[in-house]
Amino acid sequence: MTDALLQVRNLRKTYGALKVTNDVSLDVHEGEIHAIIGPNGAGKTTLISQLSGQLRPDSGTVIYTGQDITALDMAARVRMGLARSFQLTTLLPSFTVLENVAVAVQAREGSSFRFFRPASTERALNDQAMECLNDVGLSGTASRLAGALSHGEKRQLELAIALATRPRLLLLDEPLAGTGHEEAAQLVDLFGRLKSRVTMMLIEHDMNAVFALADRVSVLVYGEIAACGTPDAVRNDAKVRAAYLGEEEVA
Ligand SMILES: Nc1ncnc2c1ncn2[C@@H]1O[C@H](COP(=O)(O)OP(=O)(O)OP(=O)(O)O)[C@@H](O)[C@H]1O
Repeated sequence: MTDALLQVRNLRKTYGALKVTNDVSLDVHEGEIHAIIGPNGAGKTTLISQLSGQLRPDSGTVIYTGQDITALDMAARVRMGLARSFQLTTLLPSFTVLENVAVAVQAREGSSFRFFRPASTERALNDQAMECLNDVGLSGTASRLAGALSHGEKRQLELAIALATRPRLLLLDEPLAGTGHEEAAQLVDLFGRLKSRVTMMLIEHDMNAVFALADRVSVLVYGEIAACGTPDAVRNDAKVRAAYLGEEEVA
């Protein structure tokens, strides 16, 4: 078997006496959707932050495409195709939907945002931004202000912004949070479609979505991986039932 796209080895992070990440090792294989589930406070967000480069682990290694990236910051990881989809706060509400994505395309290309650009550059940026909007089903809203989008559309826009960095591995922290039933179903559909192009690791509390989407699931309990396997294996794992899911939820 070839090496995993992401290999996390013996990652540890403590806050005082609290072991938030306690000797975590896991693999994310190219092409899979790998879900991280666990009770509130289990350390899921802290783990993702260490993978994205926002937070330094106390010890352990993160290997991505065979390279040790543990010491690299977030910008360097994004350049390597390891990106995290940010939450609503990073959207520019008074910019159009297209401009929000164009800023991300421009950042990827290494120049900072400017209001005045040559028309050809502007066109190229907008074309690429439009492609990302197409990918998430938002091309019809390109000229609307980002602040005027519905909650579900904002989550789609976040995803388009993340796609603008051309990720190979996308880290998603509760991408369905705050969405209604219909919006959640649309996003699940969208992740399913994007799967052939980008590997995804996602934290998600919506168990229906997790079991519908994930190829593999890692269960984090008190900072430790309690189980890792296919959704069915995890669903039937006695430790997981006891520690987290509850008999009735997984029945
Ligand atoms: N900067 C910090 N300083 C101290 N404690 C922290 C810090 N960040 C997180 N924690 C603690 O670490 C634990 C894990 O937090 P984290 O947000 O990673 O959990 P989570 O599994 O993502 O939770 P949730 O599902 O509620 O979002 C919590 O007890 C939290 O209070």
